[in-house]
Amino acid sequence: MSTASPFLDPGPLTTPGALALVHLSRDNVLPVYLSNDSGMVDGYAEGAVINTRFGSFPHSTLIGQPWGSQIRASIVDTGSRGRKRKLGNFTDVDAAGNDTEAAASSTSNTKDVKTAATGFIHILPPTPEIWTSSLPHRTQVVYTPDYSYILHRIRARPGAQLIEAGSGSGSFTHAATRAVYNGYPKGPEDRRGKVWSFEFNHDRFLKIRDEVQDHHLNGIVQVTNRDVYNDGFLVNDESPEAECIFLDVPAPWRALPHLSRKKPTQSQLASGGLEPLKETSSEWKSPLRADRTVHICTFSPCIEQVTKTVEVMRRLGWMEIEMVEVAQRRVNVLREKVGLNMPSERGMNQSPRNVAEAITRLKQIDGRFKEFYKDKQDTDVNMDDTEAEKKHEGENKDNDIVESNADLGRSPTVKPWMAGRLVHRTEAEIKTHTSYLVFALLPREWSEEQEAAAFENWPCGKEKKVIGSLDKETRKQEKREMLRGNKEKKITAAKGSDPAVKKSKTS
Ligand SMILES: C[S@@+](CC[C@H](N)C(=O)[O-])C[C@H]1O[C@@H](n2cnc3c(N)ncnc32)[C@H](O)[C@@H]1O
Repeated sequence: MSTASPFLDPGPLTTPGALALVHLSRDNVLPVYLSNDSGMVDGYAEGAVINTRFGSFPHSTLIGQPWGSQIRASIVDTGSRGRKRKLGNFTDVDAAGNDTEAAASSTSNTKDVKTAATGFIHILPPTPEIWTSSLPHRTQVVYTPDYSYILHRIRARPGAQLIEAGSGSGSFTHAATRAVYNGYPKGPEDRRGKVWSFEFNHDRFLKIRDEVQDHHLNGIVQVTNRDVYNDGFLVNDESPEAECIFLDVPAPWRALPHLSRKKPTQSQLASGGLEPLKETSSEWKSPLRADRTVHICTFSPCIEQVTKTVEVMRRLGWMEIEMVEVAQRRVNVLREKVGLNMPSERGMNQSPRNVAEAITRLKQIDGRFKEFYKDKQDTDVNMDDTEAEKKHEGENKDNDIVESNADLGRSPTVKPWMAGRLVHRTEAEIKTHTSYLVFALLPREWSEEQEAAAFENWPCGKEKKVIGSLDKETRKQEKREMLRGNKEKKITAAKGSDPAVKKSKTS
């Protein structure tokens, strides 16, 4: 793999062919593959163009920019394009059959486009978080607050093998890929962190497979078209040896029998109301890693599904089963500015802050009114009308700047973004429930031999009595040594070799 995925390493600048996320507003992000086609594209002489409510943006103005840059709109002739469309004549073809307009535009430098005053956008590198809010929805998706918590709880980390069912729109897939990534595998034997994703719906499978290809995630994500309820999680008879599992399918409990250490017995399945497993020609294999604890999360929109999942989990030996609901709230932090001279923007309150401000303002207006007529009488005798108007306009502007600063309650040196009271507000409409998350773990596999070896090392029931950190025998030994030491000291003192003893004797 020559190019790293833009989701893992976007590089410092936007490049031709790169996936970029065009940020129009907080909830409006547009995924775009940057094209440096120099000829006419879709009727535009400027090449590929993005049209937004903030203006037109030729791709040429978006390429070679540091990620996160603010890009201003350009003047693009959208009118003539419209006319050509109506005439059903996109390209002008000369007698020799050449595309004359395309040829003309390809000789012109597309970077020469002029800036328009219509607005700007920001060009952002792809991340799983922004991808989630911009991706083409094919299903309900798992959102960032949920998947960040899920990935943390199932211990998804660099090098881990993670099973995901179903892939859906690929929202969770992208986040999981970043979590397990520890490099691209250099060969079939090079085992790196990987997402083993399973999707039942064939169209969605094809879309997510193409997305993995386009986003250079081959080797880190393996998508399989599979009904996991019936066919389990082995891929070409190979076990993913997974230690992290995420199930986002309508009946997660139907997939659980395949996620065991040993083939579940008929009675285990029957007691959970499950059908017998499909018979296969090959031997049953576990898709789980034998020498690690496996962490699982299932994602269910209703409590009935949760109950059923928990019941089957218990029967199949899953432990520490817990249900969590992520109730996310977005908190907006802003500076609330109150004052008469506030512009009419969000977070501005155009009313007097107090009675004193209202009276001061009225006095100022009254004073200015009187001054204006006094000045007019004194000076306007020697001026024509236009000169007098200009003079007063200038004076009023100066006064307004001083007043505006005074009204903001700041010195003229206070930065505008620092003025006002810092407040936080939760959004009026809060979408709290997405799904219930069930977490559980399956302890590592433990054989009879391992049990015997452990018993040999730490014999259970034959241990010596331990007080504090020392066993009885050691404590006795220590006491014997202390008594022997004391005895020796006394003997030496009696022989008179200890000066301290001598002194006490004489005194
Ligand atoms: C809610 S969507 C998953 C959304 C995905 N987690 C995301 O973040 O974009 C559920 C998906 O599970 C798939 N599915 C349903 N039953 C399945 C099964 N038995 N095996 C595999 N996939 C299944 C559906 O086709 C659907 O695409």
